[in-house]
Amino acid sequence: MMADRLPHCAPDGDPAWIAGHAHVQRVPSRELTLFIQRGFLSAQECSGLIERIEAHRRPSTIADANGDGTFRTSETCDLDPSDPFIATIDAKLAAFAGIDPAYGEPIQGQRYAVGQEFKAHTDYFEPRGPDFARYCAVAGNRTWTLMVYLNEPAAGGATRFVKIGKTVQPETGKLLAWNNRRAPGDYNAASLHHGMKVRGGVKHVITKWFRERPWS
Ligand SMILES: O=C(O)CCC(=O)C(=O)O
Ligand SMILES: [Fe+2]
Repeated sequence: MMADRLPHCAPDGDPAWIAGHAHVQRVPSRELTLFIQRGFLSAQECSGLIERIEAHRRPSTIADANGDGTFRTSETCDLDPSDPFIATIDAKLAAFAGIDPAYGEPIQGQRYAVGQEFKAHTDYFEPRGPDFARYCAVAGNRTWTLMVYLNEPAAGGATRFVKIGKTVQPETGKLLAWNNRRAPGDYNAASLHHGMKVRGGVKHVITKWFRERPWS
């Protein structure tokens, strides 16, 4: 059934398209459009991504410095879009969302060791924030977020959507997809989420953000 659907390729994500994928779950919430797909990536795909993140990580950064030096303590990796393995994963993410790949930022990897976290934040840039022009002049703000857990840390590392009271546990290959907007220009504060502290082991995820206009 799924394989017979015509590919969807639009500037914005379409919840109806995503809801039509096999085995996708929609989190019940009136405030936030949030989907979960278990087993989106295979264990083999996840380990290929972890290998690359381990090899090329750097300290993570945030936009709109807030004076809290422990706000985002993880490491980040820019995954090379010209690597054919990465390109395949990238195409799979865009196809899931039904968004034209041109609107996507390059995939990033995130790595959290014990004690590291990304405190509650939104993925869209604050339109009145000091860094807005720098981050959003060309491609506009972030629309959809797709995130995939690449492994299961021994303890901790859940993602908590604090406004809707939903906590998602890391699980190898599990995808989360949510809409950061309620409508064009209307950024959704209910998308606030916290990458909680890892308490045992290491946590790896990839993040894929789509923009309002083509990225490149
Ligand atoms: O690691 C997580 O659970 C959340 C990651 C995240 O929110 C981000 O990278 O923007
Ligand atoms: Fe985030």
